[in-house]
Amino acid sequence: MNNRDNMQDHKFQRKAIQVKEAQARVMQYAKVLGIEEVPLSQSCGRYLAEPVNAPHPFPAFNRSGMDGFAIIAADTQECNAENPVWLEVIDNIPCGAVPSADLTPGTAARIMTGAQVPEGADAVVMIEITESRDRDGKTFVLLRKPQLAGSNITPRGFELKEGQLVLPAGRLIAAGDIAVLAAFGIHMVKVHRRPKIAIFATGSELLAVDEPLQPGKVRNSNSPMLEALVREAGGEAVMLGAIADDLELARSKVQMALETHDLVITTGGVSVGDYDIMGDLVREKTGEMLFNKVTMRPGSVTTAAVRGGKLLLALSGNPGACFVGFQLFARPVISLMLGAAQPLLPEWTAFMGADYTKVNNYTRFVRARLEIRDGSIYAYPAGIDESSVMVTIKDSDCLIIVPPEARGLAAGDRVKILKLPGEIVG
Ligand SMILES: Nc1nc2c(c(=O)[nH]1)N[C@H]1C(S)=C(S)[C@@H](COP(=O)(O)OP(=O)(O)OC[C@H]3O[C@@H](n4cnc5c(N)ncnc54)[C@H](O)[C@@H]3O)O[C@H]1N2
Ligand code: MOO
Repeated sequence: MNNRDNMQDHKFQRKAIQVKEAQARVMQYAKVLGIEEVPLSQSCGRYLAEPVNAPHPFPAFNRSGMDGFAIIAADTQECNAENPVWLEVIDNIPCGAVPSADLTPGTAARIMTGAQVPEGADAVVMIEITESRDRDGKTFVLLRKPQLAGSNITPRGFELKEGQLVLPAGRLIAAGDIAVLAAFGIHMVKVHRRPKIAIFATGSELLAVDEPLQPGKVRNSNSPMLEALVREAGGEAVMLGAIADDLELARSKVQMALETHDLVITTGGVSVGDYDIMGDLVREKTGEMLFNKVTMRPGSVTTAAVRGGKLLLALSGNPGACFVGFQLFARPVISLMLGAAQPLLPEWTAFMGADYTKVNNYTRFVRARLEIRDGSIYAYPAGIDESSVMVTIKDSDCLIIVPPEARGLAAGDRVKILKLPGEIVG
């Protein structure tokens, strides 16, 4: 058997591994990237690199929840509609001011919502249930109902005690987290660097998006899709275009891309065809092939290799398989590089919205639309979900996991789904 036959032989005898195993193999090489500081306004959507502990109690002072009067509740215990209690108003505390005096029995302070409650006060009464009187050059507030201690005061440290953990490392920063960071004066936020991800497509049939259609050719739709997916996952996409089915060219392109990027994602050329160069490339002994067949559909030919410690993910050229391959393998790798605590797509339970009759020896990841009815989630499989189909990717909120042993699913059956990022398409 000559060398070429030997290579061909290997090409056809691929050892398929389970999705979980394939994920574990790639994730092992996904090391969290270094830390950088970004301005608070640019930290949304990044992953926190260090935990945030409250540097001070929040709120930092006993805070009035109403416009009204700070009082001592015990002063009001004997009052009623006929016998109001008269409290002398000794201070006026707008928001942002510091009280000028402590309250002593028989006194009150006019106070605004959000202002610091004076020492000695243990309740705030809202202005609407009070009456004011001036007598002997002094101002009094009259109350006709006993007040409960603690009412309308948010005590210092009510939300957070000093030193308490508020945001763990690995948290995806969203609007609420920004509020916490801002409230604690953290204007520069420590996050993990975004991975730089090189993307290129292989295929002599590929046209650039701006090229006119030509016989036998297709426009390269996978590269822009991958660019969007990388960005959605939090990575920095570096577009390296498309190359023809030329092994030499692919080899040098991969080499160059791996040197200057954190991850390389390719699409196309991973099957067993005469021009499936990526498949041939990863079988060369210049690196370690992690797998070149996975027991899944679409995307059974998804291939991964490591060179110089860096990952090459060679996704299928079939658009549906490229999409699913990205979600199952590239996404968790990017998430881990970003420092995410939960790298995998969330797994939910849903009811089948319609029958799904296709069976397979491999686990299927069926594109589906989600609908929420009466508080339950229903998954509607896409009408056409073949690996080669592009058009239903856009209608997918999730991937229904159809295990190989499921011999067809009926509407109403409970299934596991992988929720895709983003809003429910509806
Ligand atoms: N004899 C066999 N043939 C095939 C097998 C097999 O096991 N034995 N596997 C099939 C499966 S499953 C898949 S999936 C595909 C995978 O093929 P490749 O990943 O090598 O992809 P290509 O052959 O390069 O292209 C497939 C298809 O997708 C179109 N394509 C490719 N790149 C792009 C792009 N960037 N944008 C849009 N469309 C793209 C391409 O034109 C082809 O139509 O192989 C089966 N065959
Ligand atoms: O690998 Mo193919 O995507 O299984 O259909």
